[in-house]
Amino acid sequence: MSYQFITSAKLPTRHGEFDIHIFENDEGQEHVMLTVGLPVVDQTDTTDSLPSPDTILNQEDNALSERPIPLIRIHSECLTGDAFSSLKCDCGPQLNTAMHAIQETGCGAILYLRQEGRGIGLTNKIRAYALQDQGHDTLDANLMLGLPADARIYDMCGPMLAHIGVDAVRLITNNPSKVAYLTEHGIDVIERVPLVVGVNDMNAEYLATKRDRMGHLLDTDFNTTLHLNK
Ligand SMILES: Nc1nc2c(ncn2[C@@H]2O[C@H](COP(=O)(O)OP(=O)(O)OP(=O)(O)O)[C@@H](O)[C@H]2O)c(=O)[nH]1
Ligand SMILES: [Zn+2]
Repeated sequence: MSYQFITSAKLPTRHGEFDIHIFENDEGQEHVMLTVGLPVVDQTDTTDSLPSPDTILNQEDNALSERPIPLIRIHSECLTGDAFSSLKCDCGPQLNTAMHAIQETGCGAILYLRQEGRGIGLTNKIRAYALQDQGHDTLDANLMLGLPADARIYDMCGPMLAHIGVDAVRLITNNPSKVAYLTEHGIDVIERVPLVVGVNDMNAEYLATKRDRMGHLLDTDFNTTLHLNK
């Protein structure tokens, strides 16, 4: 699958101002990147007049030598958590906390990947929620529907990070497979920044399943490990 930068603009938010960049894959699926302090260096895929290769190289050199290692969050779409403040998961607080932390550092990005429900889509996620209402956990619910536990791909991250000249990151995640993917694809993960926020009575079991059955790096007692808590 190939990915193309489409357009960008300023996006003021309650956390501060970001630049919002839209990318599309061959099938027209959109992915979104919010950036702070990371000017675009890869302009080869815009429709505007192209800078010379020397200009691009100089921009990359300057950008890389002057800035800190960016704080990056690869966030998978969760309509229920991100937009509707669902208490069933930790996605909304994770997104808000990451946006806030990136604004505080002044150099970073959110890669907002349109892979709802760990890639199974909204309808199937709600089908899985119906099974969870009957007592099944987040993993078994997917499997009972004949769907993978996690159907996400991350091949859009390389082109999105290349667009802002990023090849080394401090990655905000509890999921070691994201670290492994980036590392295997030439992005240096200098640090994994844990993000345990938004723990509540409704999602504690869900978080425990992610820890115990899906390999997420969550401490035993979430309540005492509210890293980056806001
Ligand atoms: N299928 C399914 N997807 C869910 C469920 N709860 C949240 N999601 C989706 O899970 C994705 C987020 O993945 P998580 O497993 O919470 O976390 P992660 O992105 O792997 O890891 P972190 O970087 O630590 O947040 C989003 O796309 C959510 O829509 C659920 O019960 N079932
Ligand atoms: Zn969620």
